[in-house]
Amino acid sequence: MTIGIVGVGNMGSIFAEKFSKEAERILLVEKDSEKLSRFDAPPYEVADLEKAREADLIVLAVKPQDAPVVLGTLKGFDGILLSIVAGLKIEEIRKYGIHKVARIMPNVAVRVGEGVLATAFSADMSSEERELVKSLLEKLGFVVEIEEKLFSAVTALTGSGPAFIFVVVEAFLDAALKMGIPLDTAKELVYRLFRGSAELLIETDEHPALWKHRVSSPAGTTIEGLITMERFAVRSGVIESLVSSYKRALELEEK
Ligand SMILES: NC(=O)C1=CN([C@@H]2O[C@H](COP(=O)(O)OP(=O)(O)OC[C@H]3O[C@@H](n4cnc5c(N)ncnc54)[C@H](O)[C@@H]3O)[C@@H](O)[C@H]2O)C=CC1
Ligand SMILES: O=C(O)[C@@H]1CCC=N1
Repeated sequence: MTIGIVGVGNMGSIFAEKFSKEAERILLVEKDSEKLSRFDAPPYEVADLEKAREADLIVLAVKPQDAPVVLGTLKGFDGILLSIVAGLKIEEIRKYGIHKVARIMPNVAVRVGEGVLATAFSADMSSEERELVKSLLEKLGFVVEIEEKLFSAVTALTGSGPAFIFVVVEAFLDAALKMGIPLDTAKELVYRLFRGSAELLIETDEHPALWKHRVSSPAGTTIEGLITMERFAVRSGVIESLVSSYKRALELEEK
């Protein structure tokens, strides 16, 4: 198989690395040549958009504003186009005569193989082609097929989600520093705190509210902190933040 990657930036470079064992050739199209310097041996080949047409599958990983120019040049491409571009609908891509489309919303955790990847397919994708795409994406993390109308929501929830989590993690580190815990120690503790809490929820599949109450002793320390979280509206702040991100994703789709 030959895979093309158009846009070898934050995300495209990760796809290029993770797909290295899945394809005989990986054709990289990137206008900033510095970003290609570490991909200097097979299966990687530097290519332009015309050469990228040789691929069986092209990953479109440019920013939304750059996508129309790329799609214009790839017009009529008859392989699979796997787009990770936020706000770019399947029907929009089909206007360029590209019919086999997999729309994906990944997140940056694909870097460590722990991404969340929502997928939707155009009607022209056969079940074999869908399975091929899913098996490739499984190298990057957890793959879930969803209705395309939910893409703006997952863009906010899991696509942008890591950025929101990083802000919360940063706040935990600031609090640790304020309480006298050195930064290196705080990082060791806090990163595992987030991972452990998430794994607990995944493994037990019990509601977070239940676990919250299990942690909280009567008249203890946890309930004091929880009441302060409510006083500062942490919960509605998080909800409002995600919903504003969702609204922006909807705006991108409507453009
Ligand atoms: N960064 C993230 O966490 C996520 C990003 N996305 C989507 O992934 C896409 C890429 O995002 P990033 O990797 O963060 O952006 P980026 O800016 O790091 O990478 C895009 C790359 O495309 C290149 N490029 C632009 N036009 C080109 C052209 N005509 N030919 C060749 N190369 C060209 C740029 O030079 C750049 O290196 C965006 O559409 C974004 O919505 C989706 C989910 C998560
Ligand atoms: O900020 C953005 O628009 C993209 C979409 C999801 C993550 N980054």
